[in-house]
Amino acid sequence: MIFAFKIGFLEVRWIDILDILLVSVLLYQLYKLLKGSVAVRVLIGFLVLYLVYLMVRAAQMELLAGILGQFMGVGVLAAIIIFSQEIRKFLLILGKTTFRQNGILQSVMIWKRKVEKETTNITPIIEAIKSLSTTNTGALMVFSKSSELKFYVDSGDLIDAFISKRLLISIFNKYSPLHDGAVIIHQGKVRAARCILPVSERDLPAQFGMRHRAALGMSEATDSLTLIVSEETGQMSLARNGQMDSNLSIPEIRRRINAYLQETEKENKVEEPESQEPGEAA
Ligand SMILES: Nc1ncnc2c1ncn2[C@@H]1O[C@H](COP(=O)(O)OP(=O)(O)OP(=O)(O)O)[C@@H](O)[C@H]1O
Repeated sequence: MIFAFKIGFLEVRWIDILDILLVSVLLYQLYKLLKGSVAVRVLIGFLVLYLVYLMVRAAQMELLAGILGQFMGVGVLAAIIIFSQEIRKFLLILGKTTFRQNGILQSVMIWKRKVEKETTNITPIIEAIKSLSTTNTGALMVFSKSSELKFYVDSGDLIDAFISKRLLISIFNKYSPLHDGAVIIHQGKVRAARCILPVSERDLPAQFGMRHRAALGMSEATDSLTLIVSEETGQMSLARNGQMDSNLSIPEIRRRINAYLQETEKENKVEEPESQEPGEAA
């Protein structure tokens, strides 16, 4: 057997290095797919538990290793059930990926060149919101600063166009075939329209219908900011971290979208006291 190097009593083979690299790539791709959804927290939970199990087994703690071992056995089955949708998408993506389409070599390399990030110009968004609000046109826009929300983008129609007032107004025009559902905005582009968002199960005041429920659900499930323009009243609301602030003015909407897109940990803490529960906002 050809050893690469030795650390104390540990003999590391080339095949071990390849093994670790492949697992890292697999985990990274899985993380990229789940990033922005609650499933990533479940995945991290599983990984932590698995690490503990490995350490307990290495330390030969028979009883705990036995219990955790049983749990891991069932855990794999549970993970398949919990992640059934994600696993399906992951396999679909793997199946669809070809050298020509996605540059598989590029995507599997950890040192892959970072794609230059587009910044979001919010002026056309604000102009569009103003117009949608004054004409009582219902709208749902999800802003995501960290994740492309692939899972939700895939539920709608891919657009991938630079933001413009005309584009947003056309999408939400009630005669447009794209007006139902949400638009997802990421890195200066409208990624998709007609996206289906997760719906919040919470008790909400009667005036909040499905659009508001979907915005709140999205804010519970992901680290995104969702804007709602009410079709009934033209009022504008923002949902973030499971909280909704209603009846906001245009300058306030501009400030909050800007703050979200440029957010740092510190700004996050300053924002918190301003949030209201949906009930309080009514
Ligand atoms: N899960 C969902 N994901 C994305 N969009 C949704 C979802 N559920 C409903 N919607 C959107 O919400 C619209 C229905 O809104 P509804 O009238 O029930 O909402 P509302 O909260 O009362 O808002 P409004 O004040 O605009 O009436 C649908 O036509 C659709 O565009």
